[in-house]
Amino acid sequence: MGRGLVTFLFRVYTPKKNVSRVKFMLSNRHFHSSRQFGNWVSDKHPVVPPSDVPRRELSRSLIGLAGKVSYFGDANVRPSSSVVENGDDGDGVRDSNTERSKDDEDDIDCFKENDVCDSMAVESESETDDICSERTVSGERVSVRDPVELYQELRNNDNGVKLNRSDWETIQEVFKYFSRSGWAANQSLAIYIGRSFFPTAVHKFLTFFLKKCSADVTEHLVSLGPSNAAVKFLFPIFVEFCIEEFPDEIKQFRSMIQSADLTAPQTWFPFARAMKRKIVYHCGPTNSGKTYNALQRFMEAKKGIYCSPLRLLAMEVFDKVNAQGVYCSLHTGQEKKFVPFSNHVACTVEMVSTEELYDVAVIDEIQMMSDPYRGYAWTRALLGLKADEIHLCGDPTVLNVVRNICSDTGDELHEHHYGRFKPLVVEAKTLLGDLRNVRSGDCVVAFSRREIFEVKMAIEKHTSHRCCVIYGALPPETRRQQANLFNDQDNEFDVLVASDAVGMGLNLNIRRVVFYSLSKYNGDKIVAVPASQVKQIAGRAGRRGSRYPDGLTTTLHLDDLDYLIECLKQPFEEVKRVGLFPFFEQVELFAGQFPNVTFCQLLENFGENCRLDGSYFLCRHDHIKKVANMLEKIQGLSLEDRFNFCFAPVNIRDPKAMYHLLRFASAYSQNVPVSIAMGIPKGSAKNDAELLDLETKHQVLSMYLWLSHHFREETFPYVKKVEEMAVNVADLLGKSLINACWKPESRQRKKPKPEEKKEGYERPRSLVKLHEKRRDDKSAPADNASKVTA
Ligand SMILES: Nc1ncnc2c1ncn2[C@@H]1O[C@H](COP(=O)(O)OP(=O)(O)OP(=O)(O)O)[C@@H](O)[C@H]1O
Ligand SMILES: [Mg+2]
Repeated sequence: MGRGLVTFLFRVYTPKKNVSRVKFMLSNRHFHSSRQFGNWVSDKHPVVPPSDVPRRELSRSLIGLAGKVSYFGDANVRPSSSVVENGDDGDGVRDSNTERSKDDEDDIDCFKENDVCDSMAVESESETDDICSERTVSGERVSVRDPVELYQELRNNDNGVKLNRSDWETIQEVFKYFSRSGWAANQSLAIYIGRSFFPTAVHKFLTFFLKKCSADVTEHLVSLGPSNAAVKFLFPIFVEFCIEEFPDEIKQFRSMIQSADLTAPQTWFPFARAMKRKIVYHCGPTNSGKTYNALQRFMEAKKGIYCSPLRLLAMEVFDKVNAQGVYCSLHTGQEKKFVPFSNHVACTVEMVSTEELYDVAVIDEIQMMSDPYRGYAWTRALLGLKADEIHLCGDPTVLNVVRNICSDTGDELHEHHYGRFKPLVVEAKTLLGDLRNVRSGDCVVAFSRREIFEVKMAIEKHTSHRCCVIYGALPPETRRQQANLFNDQDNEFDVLVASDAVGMGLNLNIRRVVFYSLSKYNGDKIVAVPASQVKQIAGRAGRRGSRYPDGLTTTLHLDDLDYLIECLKQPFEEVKRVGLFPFFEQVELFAGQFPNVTFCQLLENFGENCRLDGSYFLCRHDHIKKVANMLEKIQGLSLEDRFNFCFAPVNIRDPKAMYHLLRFASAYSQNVPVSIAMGIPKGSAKNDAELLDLETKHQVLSMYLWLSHHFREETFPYVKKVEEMAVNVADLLGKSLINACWKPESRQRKKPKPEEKKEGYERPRSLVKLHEKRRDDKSAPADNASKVTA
């Protein structure tokens, strides 16, 4: 049993102070009736808006009827992932609240005046009827009755009423509406009726209902029609029906839900919870000294860890700290550099150890907690680091989430707020659409590899400037070499053309950031670059201590300037949720419920069934599923092997890289030494195809190194050789980029589209303008700046 599993079991089975009572109830829960479930839902379950509870409690205590439960909330919410919304029910909540309060008031009025009547309802229903009959029609009477009783009556009724055609159709519609209610599906999870079983359960409930229905219940339902009110009325009866009819399904689903429980993630790290940690949030915009100040504490500490969003930044800190006489090791997925006698380590955030004890930890770019893919790594670091003092550096977007997390963990939070050293100035003139207006110290930002090379070519063709390039597919060593070339004043490379890969933390001598465009492909479609990213990138201009302490920013085209200004003016948008992803042990526990499904299917099922607290989302894992799918045909890989292979750094859109990963996994599964089986060219690239080939080769070598650190080392015996090859390829890439003056190719080598044949740097028409026009037309939601599609 691994240490992680011990931690996990501790979490699941120990109802510690912060292991929410909900979880404890869930893991020990056997509902015997909707009354019990109702009590549980109303008292403990966070799906119900908390604001409703006092009122419900009030009505219950007034009537002294434990089973009278109103199932509040938005009955019309579609099933979202399995996020427990903490009362935020999304669309339509206002309508349902309005409706709810009216119902509520009706209920309470009736109960207040008929306290005696209702408390006697169980024994003497006819008396109750007499008292109420003058003021209520039969439908209303039905609506306030105890669902347990109603259900028992239905069950015992062997002569269901015959429905006329119109009523029959209405009842069908009501049940159809019920089966589509996200609210009912969500609430059903709490009695372990799973999403996939929910429609079947509703269908069986309908069959039962048609056989057994009584006149007053039918009349009431028909009067309500297909509506949220009907869903609320039916739901507790449905609960009663399910508990009686589907004990096996409930039992099975209960085990599955329990094993996919990602609620209260702070309890996954009991050792960190046992510590009294001091969290210092260095909060501010770019270039405000956040990392600098956190690093001061890091270097003063006896033992410290710095967690970086990028390998390149980890390397930068590693160099800086060692240069100042503090021995510091480096630990990234691909590289472990141990410096003798060092007590400090700079690592990438995914590699952080939650086992070691530290005096000071720094988690840089903490706002990345909300990153849809990688956010879980920051969340894990914050929740799990065993350090007396943890310094978080980032913008204010996750400040509130961090406050909530600290109140969950019991850590002490200190906030340090910073302002930019020098304000960022927008140049209103722009480059007037002409790259000949580029100046020394400019960084032109484009969002695709193709555009980057087009811009470089155009600038070098039409001006006397030479360009360095930085983009995501380049190895960190090459990016660093290009950054140094640009920072160094004694050469002709005075312009940088880069993608958003320069956006984080790097210290570059940039005078002005020029946006070539403000839209980018997000892997799915073209979208406007989100304001937060625009700010982050623009903030690269003018760094304290650099040649250009005053920062300027502008756009190539006048068209885009308004959007740039709008982005810079926008306040930081508060993030409500941060990423989470299960440990292997959690996936393994869940896998016990599905012995015969593929790993990819398993991940899918996990995503569909896992439960999360309102402050967390499950990180996107499409890329992981893609790798899982590819590896499916390989026999002999354990579940853990599959899980780990899926996290290997591979560009899933590069067939060559995917092929090599398949080959590595295949050799590993047969327990034979994994060879690299790849030659490297002798000289630098002479065209874009050769450059692309070098990029892929480096990625494959880098993947080999990553695997060698995550699997049995003896199966990857060529680490030394691969390291040398990686250095050579990075070197070749650097040399190739210096001479690069060719038209870029697509990695997939698709046929060029007609507009791609155009010469020079012409760009598509402004997507941002398009977006603004749409927004002005009020056809797009106001907050959709980052979601506009081409
Ligand atoms: N007190 C200081 N004394 C000297 N140099 C400083 C000081 N504070 C910051 N700097 C320098 O200013 C530059 C920007 O600082 P730093 O990298 O800490 O900013 P940041 O707020 O972390 O920015 P980003 O959000 O871009 O990461 C760095 O080169 C840093 O060395
Ligand atoms: Mg920083």
